[in-house]
Amino acid sequence: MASSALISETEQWKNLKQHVSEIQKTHLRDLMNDVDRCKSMMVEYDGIFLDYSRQRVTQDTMGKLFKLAEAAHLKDKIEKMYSGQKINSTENRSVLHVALRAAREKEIYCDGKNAVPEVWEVLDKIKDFSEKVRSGAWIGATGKALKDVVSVGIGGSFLGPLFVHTALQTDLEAAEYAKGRQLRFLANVDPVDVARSIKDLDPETTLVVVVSKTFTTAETMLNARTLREWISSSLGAEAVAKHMVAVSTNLPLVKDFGIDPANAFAFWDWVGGRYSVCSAVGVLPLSLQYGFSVVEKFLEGARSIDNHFFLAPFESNIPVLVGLLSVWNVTFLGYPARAILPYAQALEKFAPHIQQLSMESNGKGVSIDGTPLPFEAGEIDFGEPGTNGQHSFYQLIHQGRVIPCDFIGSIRSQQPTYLKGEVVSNHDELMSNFFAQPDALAYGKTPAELLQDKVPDHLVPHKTFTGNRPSLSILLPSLSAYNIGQLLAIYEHRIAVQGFVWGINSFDQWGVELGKSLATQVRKQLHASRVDKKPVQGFNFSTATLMSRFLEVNTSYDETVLPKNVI
Ligand SMILES: O=P(O)(O)OC[C@H]1O[C@](O)(CO)[C@@H](O)[C@@H]1O
Repeated sequence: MASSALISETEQWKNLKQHVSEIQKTHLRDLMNDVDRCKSMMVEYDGIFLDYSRQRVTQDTMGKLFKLAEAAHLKDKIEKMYSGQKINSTENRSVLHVALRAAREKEIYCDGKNAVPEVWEVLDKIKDFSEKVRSGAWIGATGKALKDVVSVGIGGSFLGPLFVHTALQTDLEAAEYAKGRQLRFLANVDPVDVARSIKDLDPETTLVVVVSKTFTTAETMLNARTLREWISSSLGAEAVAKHMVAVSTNLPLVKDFGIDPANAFAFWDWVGGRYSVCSAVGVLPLSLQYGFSVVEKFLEGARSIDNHFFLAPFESNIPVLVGLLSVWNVTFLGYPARAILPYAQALEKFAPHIQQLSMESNGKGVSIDGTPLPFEAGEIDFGEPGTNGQHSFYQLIHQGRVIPCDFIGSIRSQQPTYLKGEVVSNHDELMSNFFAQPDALAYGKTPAELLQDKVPDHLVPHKTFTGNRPSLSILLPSLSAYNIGQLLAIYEHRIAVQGFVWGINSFDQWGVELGKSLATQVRKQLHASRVDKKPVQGFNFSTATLMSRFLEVNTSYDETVLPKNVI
């Protein structure tokens, strides 16, 4: 195993470790009284406003975190990423999702070749194809226009596009372009997900987009074969050419599957699955639903943050700031989780996307050169839109475990609503909570305040809020396609910053492999038992018992069976 200079061995790291005891003596209630401190913790860029004054940090802490970033060679690592160096060293790959949203004239080199023209070649092809489908120039096998799309993919080939689709659905401009069309996703290999994804759809008017970087993912390929059967059993095998297209880096396998390579939309091995929403993975299904012009604005929003992340000094660099704060919270203050709390129903799929982005990227136990980490990296991400979360898990956040929170809100609502005579508009009501919750967490409520409020003695401990619970607030101007792109890029870069500082590889995901290979053995056994009546063997007692019980109910493999309620 390689030996390396771990970041935890640097003076800058040790200084922060020592500094923790200083911070333990402070309370946010007091820190928030220092207006100069608060002012210094507010940053604005291109309409995005970040307030991190409710983090458990002083200006001294921030200075020490910037020094840690220097010790971790953060600037250098960002530059290496942007210049196409193979920073994903365990897979020998560049990490160039920034090239996916680069301006047409930009030059970003990978293996000595400018990647941007290829990116735009695919974007132009998507624009052309999506316009043909949307206008009815591309028709299905029976001559009907294709108004519905099912995007089949999992993980990074699903969660990002689902987040953006959900966010755009209620944006008035995007919704106008989507009239009369449906976009659905099929991810889980559970046949119930197949049934849901095609319920009430007609194969004659449906286009299936198979999205898989590798084109080998077991779940996606079985789902793709299932929808191919759904189409061909109804319209004939030749219909597949008109009703199925693909997004992949593996064009030979696309062809083997039976999809015309002319109807395949490429991307490249320098795009990580969870960083792929700005490639054809997201751009194709989203353009089919909303039109390319809307999706282009999403890409422009992401590009704006890419430029900011590359150019802005760390002190005013939003992804760097939020990334360093997460490192501080996880590794130095020992808070293992992060709650993502958008006060926006349109962002209901944001937390699930960030869950994969963050936990698959930074859920690592060794440094980039294989040395076991003597500290905790990565964090547990979860979240729900406010105010729903308030009536669910916020109790624990207020009085139980300390969980740093990201509050995300927007100045304008996608759906302005006001009932004459009400105290506030519906969006103002929502945002009242966005502004109140961070203070409730930071300030809490003391026993003295409770006694003053005449709370009976025996209830005082139950009604006490210790406060001093960190959060940050991100206020967006609105939830347009552009702002959604900005938000995505802030989090993508934040997660990279965390990984760069921890000294890990945020761009591989070996941890998902073991379960996949064990499933292969189980799959073989299930087939052997069902078809050849072979006994279960080669598994431990527990797994063998569970599988034998499962196999007691006979499933016939003689005929093709599709989900019943949709045939
Ligand atoms: O796009 P593919 O190759 O089907 O992979 C899907 C997903 O599977 C993973 O490899 C593991 O879950 C993800 O990183 C990836 O996004």
